[in-house]
Amino acid sequence: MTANASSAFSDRLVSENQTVWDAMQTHRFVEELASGTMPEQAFHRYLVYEGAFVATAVRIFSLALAKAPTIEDQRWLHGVVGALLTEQLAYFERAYRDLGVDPAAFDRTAPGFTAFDRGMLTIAETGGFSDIVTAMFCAEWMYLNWCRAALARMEGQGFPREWVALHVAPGFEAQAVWLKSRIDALAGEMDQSERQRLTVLFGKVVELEIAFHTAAFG
Ligand SMILES: Cc1ncc(C[n+]2csc(CCO)c2C)c(N)n1
Repeated sequence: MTANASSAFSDRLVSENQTVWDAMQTHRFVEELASGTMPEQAFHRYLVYEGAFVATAVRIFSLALAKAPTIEDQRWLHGVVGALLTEQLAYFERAYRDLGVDPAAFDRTAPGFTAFDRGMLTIAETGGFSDIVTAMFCAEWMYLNWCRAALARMEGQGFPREWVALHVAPGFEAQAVWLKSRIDALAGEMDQSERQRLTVLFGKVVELEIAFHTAAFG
């Protein structure tokens, strides 16, 4: 990366979608989680939607693996898919048990959840490798940023703080950074119309994220 980080394509994806990006960073979900005022039912519903999305993320990253241009990409993505299928899915099983959450008790047909879940999968099914990297860079970079800010405000212990801390841990950060550097490298080979198309896609993903986090409140 050059000394002027703002010239990176990944940074421009954010800055060209700044209004909607900021709306997500200051979403009611983020505010209530950071301030400890979120109703328990909303947090539990969110965890059920999140667990469902991890299963979808297995398919998304598997499609990225299938469409990746290099073996090195595939080796990295194989690790991502492996971690999702083992640690990540197990994490939700444990969380539901410890918190007494019955996933079957929550409606997984809520439009905000399905729009995000189906929308992200459709991008992976119909788009190319760059589309998937852009969409998942958006999802993960967005989490790294709001979780960093929220963690600084959260006191004491408890599951919500643990959840937020998980998303700033080195493993998650490394994954967000990999997606960031990968989209920057890919952008070097793109023409202006392709960059513009992905900038619009990035904005659409932020909108889907906003709908997902709004859906947690029922
Ligand atoms: C709604 C929603 N949006 C983005 C993320 C962030 N994210 C998406 S995939 C992934 C890594 C999985 O290994 C992370 C951190 C999320 N969790 N939930």
